[in-house]
Amino acid sequence: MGRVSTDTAAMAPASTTIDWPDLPATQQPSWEDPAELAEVLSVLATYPPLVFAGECDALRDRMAQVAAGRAFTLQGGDCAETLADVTGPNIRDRLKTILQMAVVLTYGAGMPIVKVGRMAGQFAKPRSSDVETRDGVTLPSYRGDMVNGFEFTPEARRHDPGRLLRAYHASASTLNLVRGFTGGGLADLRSVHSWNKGFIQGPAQARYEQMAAHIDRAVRFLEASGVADSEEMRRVEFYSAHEALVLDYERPMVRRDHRTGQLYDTSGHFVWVGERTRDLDGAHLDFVSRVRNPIGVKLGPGADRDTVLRIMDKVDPHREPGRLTFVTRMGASTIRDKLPALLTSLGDEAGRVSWVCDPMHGNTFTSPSGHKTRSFEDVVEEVRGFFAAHAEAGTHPGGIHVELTGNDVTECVGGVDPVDLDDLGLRYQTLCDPRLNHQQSLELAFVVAEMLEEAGR
Ligand SMILES: O=C[C@H](O)[C@H](O)COP(=O)(O)O
Ligand SMILES: C=C(OP(=O)(O)O)C(=O)O
Ligand SMILES: [Mn+2]
Repeated sequence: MGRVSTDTAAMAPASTTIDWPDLPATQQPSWEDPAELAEVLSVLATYPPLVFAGECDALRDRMAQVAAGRAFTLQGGDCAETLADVTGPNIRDRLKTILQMAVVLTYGAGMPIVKVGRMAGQFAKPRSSDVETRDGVTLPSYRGDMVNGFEFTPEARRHDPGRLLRAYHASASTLNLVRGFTGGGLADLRSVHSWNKGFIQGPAQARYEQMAAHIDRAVRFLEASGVADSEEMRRVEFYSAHEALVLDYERPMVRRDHRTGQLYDTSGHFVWVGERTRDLDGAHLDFVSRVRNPIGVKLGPGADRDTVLRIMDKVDPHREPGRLTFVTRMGASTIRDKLPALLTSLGDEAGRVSWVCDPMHGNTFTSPSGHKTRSFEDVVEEVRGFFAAHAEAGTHPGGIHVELTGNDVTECVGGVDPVDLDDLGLRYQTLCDPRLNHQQSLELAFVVAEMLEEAGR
């Protein structure tokens, strides 16, 4: 996790003293029992913060480097974390995948990679429909393990406030292990590099051999010079992020930093507002505008100059370096048309925020077998369009935000060791959107590293 020099005394619970304005909030659970909810909210407000304000400040500084074009961010993890998947091997493998990608990207970018997991809080989902119908039976849609269960029964699909507490504990366990791994040697550059060799010895050999050989030489140089033995090479800064969606979870997690009196959403380091909940007069943008964390806002193809400027004025009125990140998710076939025009229309204002590419959410389709999927080639094409748009507008392509897992799932099609449409049913495990599997994630890192190298020339 982010290392900070300030002391880490607990932050005073502040949620009970905040008068949240009564604004429209979309995509919220319909809890049945107000008394049960009130009890849960008061318990949540007494729990320890999951992150420390000083860490959020450190991440804001890192994101300021991203905005300035001096760092690149990698944000990745599940579409929807699940309580059942909070296990040691799952957390380790997801973290390993992100660290592996980061080493490759560091080489391509020639600059620091700010590593952020969609982890330890990504337990709630906005949905297109409130209900799901199967064989003539209609039940509430699955909204993430923080709200209800995936099983298609009335009991499981009930919105259960007790799940807010379970999501908190699952997030705490996840963060605890991540902190152990990132501080305790798992992230050692030499180990991460040797895992990547496994990938290159596979089907990716021909395409990425040259870059892998260059990375190998760079690591051997560090080893020979003794730098690889330093503490710095054994530890890694890693931050948590999730969509600030369910306000009954986020609000009680807000704490006042005892050092400064400022409010932080202590459920994660970086929180973002999704494409479906970023209404200018809604509760979500209002919520994030009141906390000091670095904030993300998703932008789909419909986002125009006026909307973007109004979001900036609301969330980042002082244009504070590192405060605001726009995560664009336009779609591979749309980005080259929409993003350059948007960036250009913003003029100098475009340079005051970070721009990150989510190449997943604009590229979803349903396979003939009925699986929600994405094609690896579309994902790559959107990132290419993202780099081209920033080159055209003279702004910085600041990072990528991807749905991925460390496991060998078959959810997205394509890649150098391709998952075919017919394979999707083999290991389709996501409860919401399709994720890149381990191999596809590493391949994406190599392709993006090539783009970064080219952009830096
Ligand atoms: O992750 C993003 C959204 O929650 C997800 O794409 C919505 O999926 P749906 O259209 O199946 O509801
Ligand atoms: C809901 C998500 O995305 P978006 O808000 O961009 O649709 C997500 O990131 O899982
Ligand atoms: Mn998703």
